Amino acid sequence: MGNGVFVTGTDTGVGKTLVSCALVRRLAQTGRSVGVMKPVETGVLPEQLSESDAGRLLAAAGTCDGIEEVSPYRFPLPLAPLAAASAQGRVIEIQEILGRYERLAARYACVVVEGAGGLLVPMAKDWDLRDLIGRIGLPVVLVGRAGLGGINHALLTLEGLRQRHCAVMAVVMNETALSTTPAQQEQCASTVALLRERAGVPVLGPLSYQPHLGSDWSGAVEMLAQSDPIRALANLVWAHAVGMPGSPRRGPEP
Ligand SMILES: Nc1ncnc2c1ncn2[C@@H]1O[C@H](COP(=O)(O)OP(=O)(O)OP(=O)(O)O)[C@@H](O)[C@H]1O
Ligand SMILES: C[C@H](N)[C@H](N)CCCCCC(=O)O
Ligand SMILES: [Mg+2]
Repeated sequence: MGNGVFVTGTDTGVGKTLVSCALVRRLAQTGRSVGVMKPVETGVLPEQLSESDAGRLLAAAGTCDGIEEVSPYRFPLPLAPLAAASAQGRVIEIQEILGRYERLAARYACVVVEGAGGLLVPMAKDWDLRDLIGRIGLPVVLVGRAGLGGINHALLTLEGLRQRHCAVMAVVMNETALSTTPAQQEQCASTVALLRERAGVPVLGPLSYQPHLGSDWSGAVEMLAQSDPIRALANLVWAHAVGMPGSPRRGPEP
């Protein structure tokens, strides 16, 4: 039944969760059937589940799914998934993740799946995040950092996705740091403009820097859910979910 998007990033800390939460809020607020998934999360402390990625995604969706269901692999050490799992004597099984996704996809018209870190993050000894993207078959939303350096990182990740024929729905650029000086503002604008010329897919944003994000995550998410880039992203995602013509096709298995 379901469809959805796989949200990856040019790096860890670029705003995958922020963009995913704003997207999910927008879809939920407009009455769409949307579920969430964070297959693997590291750096998660049991006493801070509500501030974890999975906790924040569930809060944005407002669903009653259990955190175990949407996030089967959670580890305390803030490391790459393979390292964090190994430290606990565990192995991340791709089949387990695919099975969980299928159950969520049977429940919702659209499932927003957030990866971990960037595209080539090791998940187990013989596979990485890109392998999961290929197997799950969802189009990708790539989140990148708006600012100097963002062009290269985004184009490298797009190249990595194209190598495996992964469909890319859009790039969303995000201001993770305040652009206060004219030079920083020019770097941000130039990054997005040049990326638009070279990405070959829609480049949305930049999402503005949210100074109160640390103290009011949900308030920032609500505000961004109304922003033009997130409205445009939600329209693209929903058009794909309901199979409207012109939406990005699923990429073939690698
Ligand atoms: N638009 C923004 N405005 C202000 N701060 C931001 C913004 N985007 C990201 N940040 C900062 O970067 C941090 C990381 O954002 P986020 O958790 O969404 O990244 P991520 O890509 O999901 O990271 P991970 O790889 O750990 O999942 C946020 O907690 C916040 O401190
Ligand atoms: C701990 C962090 N917040 C993420 N959950 C995991 C990031 C893994 C990055 C691995 C790497 O690219 O070096
Ligand atoms: Mg995250």
